[in-house]
Order: sequence, then structure tokens, then C-alpha cells
Amino acid sequence: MTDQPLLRVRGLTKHFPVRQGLRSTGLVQAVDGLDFDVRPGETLGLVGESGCGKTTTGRMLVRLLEPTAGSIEFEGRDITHAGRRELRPLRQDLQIIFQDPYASLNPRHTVGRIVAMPLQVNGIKPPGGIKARVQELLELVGLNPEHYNRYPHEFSGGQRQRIGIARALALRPKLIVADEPVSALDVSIQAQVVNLLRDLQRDLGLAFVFIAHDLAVVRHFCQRVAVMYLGRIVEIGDRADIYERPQHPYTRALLSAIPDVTRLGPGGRIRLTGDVPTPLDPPSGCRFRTRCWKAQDICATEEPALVPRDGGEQATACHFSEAGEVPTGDAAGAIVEEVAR
Ligand SMILES: Nc1ncnc2c1ncn2[C@@H]1O[C@H](COP(=O)(O)OP(=O)(O)OP(=O)(O)O)[C@@H](O)[C@H]1O
Repeated sequence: MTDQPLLRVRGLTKHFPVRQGLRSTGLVQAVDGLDFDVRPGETLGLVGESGCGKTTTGRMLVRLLEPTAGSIEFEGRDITHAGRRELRPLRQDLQIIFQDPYASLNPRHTVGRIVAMPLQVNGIKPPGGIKARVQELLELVGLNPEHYNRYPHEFSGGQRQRIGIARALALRPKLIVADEPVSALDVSIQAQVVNLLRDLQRDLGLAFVFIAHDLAVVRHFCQRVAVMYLGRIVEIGDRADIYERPQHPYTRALLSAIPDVTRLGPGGRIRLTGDVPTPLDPPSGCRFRTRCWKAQDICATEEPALVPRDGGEQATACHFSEAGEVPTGDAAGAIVEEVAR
């Protein structure tokens, strides 16, 4: 693995205009100023609650959505506003896997045709022919190559996701954005698909941006983790740092909700009170401050920058972040529940 990033994202922003008739009535600040890198062969998890901007980010990365501001570089090339022609070769290197495997597969096409489609669209003629390459891909994702002529409805949810993965692999991409790839699957199947992705990542040297709300799944798969809250990254770092030494209060609260996390030491499960504010009118300063037990005046007036702590790779956007400390009893913005572990 080199230190040169495969993907370099700076200030990435997406604001959706809200209209009533012809009148613009506001802006949904879905994603606001994200900075992160993905190195070749690395898995970066993007985690956070529903509505924090994960999907919007993933769709901007593969240019299914046009960013409002900021930049995306892929292998040193600025692709933020790449046009159709420039995007064509990029489509081979950058693929996306969607959450709902069924909705993303054409029910009237055979599996063979679905997986062959990217090869055909890009005019790629594999040495042994398209059918042999598709069968090889089906085998690679653990499907029976003999099922080439079957239709999506003949497969289970987990198998359908494998078809989506085979399709994403057809062009030998360097980076796959996986948007909640297992959250629509039965829990018993989730581990199998995550293990498949992990094997593929290892064997093919693929990089992943893995979008998930489930921190347990991310811990299993990702080497680095970025935690999002209301359109911003509040903490980013290596898996061990995030899971064992979380510094942002929001990361601590999210982690404490995982049943088998035992490393919070004294205290218990941190249950945040109140709702996530609307991205139409996010709080000033730190967006998490309205639910944070550490918030003070400065949190309302100054937006905390995402800065590395102790000169390391872990960066936290908080004026008062500190590892190891948990609130006690009923703190402002949070209730700490004693849980038997
Ligand atoms: N096309 C759109 N127009 C207006 N608002 C949008 C649009 N797409 C997303 N949003 C809003 O942007 C915010 C971020 O949405 P996004 O889907 O990226 O979040 P998410 O973290 O992926 O959530 P989920 O896990 O529920 O998919 C949400 O408030 C959402 O309602």
C-alpha cells in the first residue's frame, strides 16, 4: 500500500435547494465540507445515523450527483466536474454497489446479461469471451456459474447482492463505493456478504468506501472509519483508534449503543436525547452541540475544525474532545444508562 491517495476529497459539499413551486424556500445542507483521503487498497467506513449525508457523499464520489462545492481527485486527477467523456474511463475504475440488491438488478434480464452489461457498454472483449468472463465473475463471488441464464427473482437476497458485486467487479475497478450493501439482508446473511467483500478486497487489492449505519459491520470490514453527523465528519481515524479510543462525544455515544462494546469502562450506554436537527437549519458552530453533554458557549459560535490529536492520524472536530471520559447520570443532551455487559 502506498501513501499516495487513490481518492482525495476536499471541502466536498452538497446543498439541495428546496422549492415551493418556482420559489426557492431554503437549502438542505446534506453534506458540508468533507475532507478525507482513501489510499489504494484501503477500506474507509463512512458511518452515522440516517440522514447524516452518507448516501449523498457516496453518490458524489462516483459522480452520480454533482457536488455544490469542493473537489474530488482520483489518482491525482480532478474529477469534480468531469464531463461525460472524461467520466467514461473513470467509470471502469470507480464502481458503486447499492443497498437494495433487487431494485438495482433488471428483473427482465438474466444474471449473465446483467453481469456482462458493463463489459459490453465499455466495449471490452475479454480474451476467453464475455460468457467465460461472466462465469468467472460469478464463481469469484460464490455463485454457481451454471446459473448464468437464471433471473434475479430466482435468487435469495444475499445471492442478489453477490450478483451486484459481480457486476461491480466486471471492469476490475480500483475503488468500490458500497452504500449500505448488507443492511437490507438478513442478519445471518450479512456476515457472509461482508466476508466476501473482505476476501475480494484482500485478493484483488480493491479500495472501498463502505457506507453503513451499523458500526459493528464497519468494525469487521474497515481499516479506517469516518463518523458523520449532520453533513460533517466529526471524527476520522484508524479502526483501533475509533473503536478503542473514541474522542468525539458523538462517536462515544454511537459506540456505546453497540451491545458488545465493553471498552467504555465505567459509565454505561449513552443515550442521546432530542432529535437530530434539520439540515435545512443546522445549529451554528458545532452541529452536534444541541445534543452534547460537553457543549459550552464557544460551541455555538465557533465551528470546530477537524484536527489531528497528538500529532497522530486520528482527527476530531470538537472543542472539548478527550478520550476516556463518559458523562454520568443525566447530562445535558444525554442520558447514561447503566447496562449489564
Ligand atoms: N434530492 C434531494 N433533495 C433534497 N434533500 C435531499 C435529497 N437527497 C437527500 N436529501 C436530504 O439530505 C440529507 C442527507 O441524506 P442522505 O440520504 O445522504 O443521508 P444518509 O446518511 O445516507 O441517510 P440514510 O441512511 O437514511 O440513507 C437528508 O436530510 C435528506 O433528506
